Amino acid sequence: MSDVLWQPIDCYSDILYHKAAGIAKITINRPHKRNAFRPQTIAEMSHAFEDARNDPSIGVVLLTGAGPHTDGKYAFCAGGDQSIRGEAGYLDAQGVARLNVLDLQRQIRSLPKVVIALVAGYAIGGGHVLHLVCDLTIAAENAIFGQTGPRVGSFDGGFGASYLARIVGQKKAREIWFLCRQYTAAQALEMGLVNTVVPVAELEAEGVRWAKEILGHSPLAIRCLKSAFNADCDGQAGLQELAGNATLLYYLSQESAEGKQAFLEKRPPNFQQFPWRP
Ligand SMILES: CC(C)(COP(=O)(O)OP(=O)(O)OC[C@H]1O[C@@H](n2cnc3c(N)ncnc32)[C@H](O)[C@@H]1OP(=O)(O)O)[C@@H](O)C(=O)NCCC(=O)NCCSC(=O)c1cc(O)c2ccccc2c1O
Repeated sequence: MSDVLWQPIDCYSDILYHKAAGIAKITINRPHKRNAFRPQTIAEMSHAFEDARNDPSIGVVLLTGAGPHTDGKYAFCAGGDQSIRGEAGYLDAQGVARLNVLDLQRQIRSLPKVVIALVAGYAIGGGHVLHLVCDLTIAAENAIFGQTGPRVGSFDGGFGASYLARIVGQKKAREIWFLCRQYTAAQALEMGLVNTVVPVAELEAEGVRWAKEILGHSPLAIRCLKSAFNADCDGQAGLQELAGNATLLYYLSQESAEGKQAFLEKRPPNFQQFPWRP
């Protein structure tokens, strides 16, 4: 447990959402299903991430799973809820088949704030991809990682495959997907899949420590770094994100403001006052 005083935010059915001291915490709350997600779970997570994005006091989001369950087992997330899998995806309350976790993956990657996965127990299937797309992963000693797709009739060929290969290398990524084995926290650390491993009782406190350290640094620098890391993998969408941050910084300058002001005052802009820097 950590020493921060979490304030509950909103009322959700499948997640818990808290904030404290510049940190938001999103907890998948379906421990009876090893925190497997349904479309409703993803919609609620997306809503909470959007709130965290829009809250200027929040700089870091912790993503975790509720637990342990009554059988004593922990889970970060066991992927898509197979009991409501229909012909073309996971069925929502209206019976519409969805793969909306793909939208959530992009939302986490393009969030201009740091997302840290806190993994205790299983991070499996689509749950494994969720921790993968977070900026950092802190694992508990009992964490178990793996993909199951080819065993249960699914696969994630997007970030789940290509970004995994960027992180652990092509050979290891192919092993993970083709063999569907499970890996311990120590093995995950060895292959660079997680940043650190701590005792399960220390997981949240360690996440808060990392978050506080990040919060002591420059928000704009972290924002630009995140989009620069993304740009390396995300093609034109990644470049758009990175360039968007350049535009944001430019808008903050007097030079940019002069252009806007001149237009509003119906006069020619005076850009001569600004240097052509070396
Ligand atoms: C995670 C496990 C290895 C845990 O094993 P353990 O023995 O500890 O626990 P149980 O198996 O007994 O589970 C306890 C309880 O939870 C239920 N449960 C667990 N996982 C799920 C699940 N994913 N869906 C539904 N229910 C689940 C289980 O049935 C038990 O309930 P009881 O009522 O019987 O008590 C092990 O549980 C396991 O292997 N789980 C399945 C993991 C899995 O295959 N996940 C799905 C992979 S596919 C996926 O996630 C996916 C989702 C997407 O939305 C995609 C979108 C686009 C592309 C790809 C996608 C994708 O691949």
